[in-house]
Parts: sequence; C-alpha cells; structure tokens
Amino acid sequence: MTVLVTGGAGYIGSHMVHALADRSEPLVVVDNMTTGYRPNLPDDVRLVIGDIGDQILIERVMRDHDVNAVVHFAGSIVVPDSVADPLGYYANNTVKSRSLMAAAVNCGVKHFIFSSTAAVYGMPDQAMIAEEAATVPISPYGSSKLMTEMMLADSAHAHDFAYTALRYFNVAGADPDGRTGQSSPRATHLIKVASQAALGQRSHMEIYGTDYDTDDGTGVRDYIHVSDLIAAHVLALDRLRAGGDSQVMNCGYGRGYSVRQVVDAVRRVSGVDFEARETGRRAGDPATLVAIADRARAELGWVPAYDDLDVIVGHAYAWETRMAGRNTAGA
Ligand SMILES: NC(=O)c1ccc[n+]([C@@H]2O[C@H](COP(=O)([O-])OP(=O)(O)OC[C@H]3O[C@@H](n4cnc5c(N)ncnc54)[C@H](O)[C@@H]3O)[C@@H](O)[C@H]2O)c1
Ligand SMILES: O=c1ccn([C@@H]2O[C@H](COP(=O)(O)OP(=O)(O)O[C@H]3O[C@H](CO)[C@H](O)[C@H](O)[C@H]3O)[C@@H](O)[C@H]2O)c(=O)[nH]1
Repeated sequence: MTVLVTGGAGYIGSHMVHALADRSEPLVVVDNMTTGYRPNLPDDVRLVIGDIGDQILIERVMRDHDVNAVVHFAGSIVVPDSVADPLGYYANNTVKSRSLMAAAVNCGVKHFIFSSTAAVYGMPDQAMIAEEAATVPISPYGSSKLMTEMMLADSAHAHDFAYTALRYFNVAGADPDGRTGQSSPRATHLIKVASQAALGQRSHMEIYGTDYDTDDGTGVRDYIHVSDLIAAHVLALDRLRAGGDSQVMNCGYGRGYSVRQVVDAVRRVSGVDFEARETGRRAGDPATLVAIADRARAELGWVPAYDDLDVIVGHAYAWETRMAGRNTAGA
C-alpha cells in the first residue's frame, strides 16, 4: 500500500512527503530533479531519480513498491515560460501525465490525486470562483493542466480507479517546522519575491499594476498555506481509500489579499521597509482570483490551520532566511 509521490522533491511535493512520513505511510518519490531539491526531503526517503514519462520505469517502481495510490505533483509551473514554449509544457504536463496514468491503469493503481490549478479558470468574470465556473484557460500552462483533468475524468469512467483533482489557488508559506519550503531561486511568486527584497537579495521589488478594479487598485489573490493545502491532499487520499468518488475541488481560503496588503505584511513581519516600485500590469493577470472552497470543506472535512496572512508570510520569511544562510555558507 505504498504511495507514489511524483515531483516529491519540489516545493509542494516535499511537504506531502513529510506529511506522509509523519503518518508512517510507506512512500516512494519519483523526481527528475529539474527543479527538485534533495535537502528538502527526509534523509531516509526512497527517491527514484527518473522521469514520469518513462512508462517502463514507472511501472517497475509501481510493481516493486506495491504502489496503490499516486499523488502527482511533477510538472512545469511557470506561466510565461508556457507561453514561450507551449509544446514543452504540453509534453511535460499533459503527455507525460498520460503516460503516468497509463502506467497506473496497467498496474492496477486505484487512487490518483492531481495538482491542478486556478489557472484553468483563465480570466473569470466573477471574483469568487466555484468549481462549476467555466474553464477557459488563457495560458498553455492552464490548458496543459485542464487537459490532464479531462484525461483523468475519461480514464476513471473507463477503468477501475478514482481521482481527486485539486485546483490550487496561490500556494505560499513553508513547513512550520522549517523542514522544507520553496527553494527554486527562479521562483516569481509574490511572497517569495517580497521576502527576497526584505532580505536584501533584491534591490527592490515591483508591484504589477495599480489600476485594477479592486479596493486599492492592486491584484487580489487567495493565498493558501502550503501545509493546509497538504492537509487537503491527505484527507483526499483517505477519502478515496474509503471509497470516495472522483471529484474536482478548489483549494483556497475563500478570502483575498491585495498585493499592497501582502507587501505590508512582509514589511511588518521582517521589520524591513524595502522598496516596492509601482509598475504596469503583468500580461495575463486577472484583477481578483478567490476560491469558493466549500466543496473541499464539505467533502473532506478540511479545516485550515494557518489561515492568517502574517503566519503564512512568517513561515515563508523564516524559510527564505534559512535559504539565505545556506547559500552564504555554500558560497
Ligand atoms: N506553486 C504554486 O503556486 C502552484 C499553484 C497551482 C498548481 N501548482 C502545481 O503543483 C505542482 C507542484 O508545484 P511546485 O510549486 O511544487 O513546483 P516545483 O517546480 O517546486 O516542483 C515540481 C517537481 O516536479 C519535478 N518534475 C518536473 N517534471 C518532471 C518529470 N517529467 N518527471 C519527474 N519529475 C518532474 C521537478 O523536478 C520538481 O521537483 C505542479 O504540478 C504545479 O503545476 C503549483
Ligand atoms: O513580483 C511580483 C510578483 C507578483 N505580483 C502580483 O502578485 C499577485 C500574485 O502573483 P504570483 O506570481 O505570486 O501568482 P499568480 O497569481 O500569478 O499565479 C499563481 O497562482 C495561479 C493560480 O491562481 C497559478 O496556479 C500559478 O501557477 C501560480 O504561479 C498578482 O497580482 C501579481 O501581479 C507583483 O505585483 N509583483
């Protein structure tokens, strides 16, 4: 009854690995280490360095480890990169997910949890988004994820397995115990960038657009602590094991914060008054993206534990401080 965690050496996947290890669940990680970071994993984890598109390897891993559930985080995640290299994104996110699913079907894996994204909704008309909202992605990244959701739905009809596709809103924060966090130096996420500015790793940061139709003119997002997101995955796994049906669920708190509110929180938590320059809008950014996440609460019994912007920022900033120390030590 082993859980296969794809992309388990990445930001979100490594939190899942720690959560499963904390429950003493047998698990195996497959990661090709393109953006993975080994130090974020427990020392004794079973890590197979390989590609999810290598179906022969994946089937061998599934059989050797008696895999019964897949939690699929592996993928490429940078929206502008997907615009520049759509075929690369469809290859890594869609084609290789198809291959992973084929391996799962061949090996009789019964449960599948998939990292989807609010990017499947594109530029919604409404600020608050339920799962029934139209899915009209505006980037190859969003399309590549929506296509994977479609393959899952069709395959679950045809074969004996059930899945949960979790549509993440803005994932932020880090493990409260400091074991792992966002480690990619290229990450563009707001809280990470602001933390780097507070630590002096950047001379300043930029606020992309101050003329949105929001209270203070800057973009509003639903920031969810990565540990709460992982709690939803663990509950989704338990629900599938108990015979739960296939579902798509939003993961967010149902409340948004503006860019200015986030910048203020990072200044407050860090005690550093770093510069935030106001610039023009970033292409493709909607004004407001906030989840209606009632389904996750109802179906999973999910109760967030870290729904507080200063707590999220505090954990992200603590992690960034730790990374800065590591980088200095290694220099
Ligand atoms: N970070 C967010 O805000 C966010 C929001 C919505 C959805 N997601 C989704 O969550 C998942 C995890 O994102 P993350 O932020 O942890 O990213 P990440 O880049 O830190 O992690 C992705 C991991 O997958 C591995 N990987 C990539 N392609 C692979 C392949 N072909 N075979 C094996 N391993 C491969 C990478 O090495 C890395 O360890 C992704 O699927 C992403 O689309 C993330
Ligand atoms: O340096 C920055 C970075 C971001 N922003 C702003 O901060 C908000 C959040 O931006 P992020 O880049 O942190 O996150 P996104 O909302 O663009 O996207 C994230 O959430 C999406 C779903 O909502 C997708 O899942 C995507 O993969 C993930 O990166 C946006 O208004 C953005 O314009 C800035 O002002 N300055």
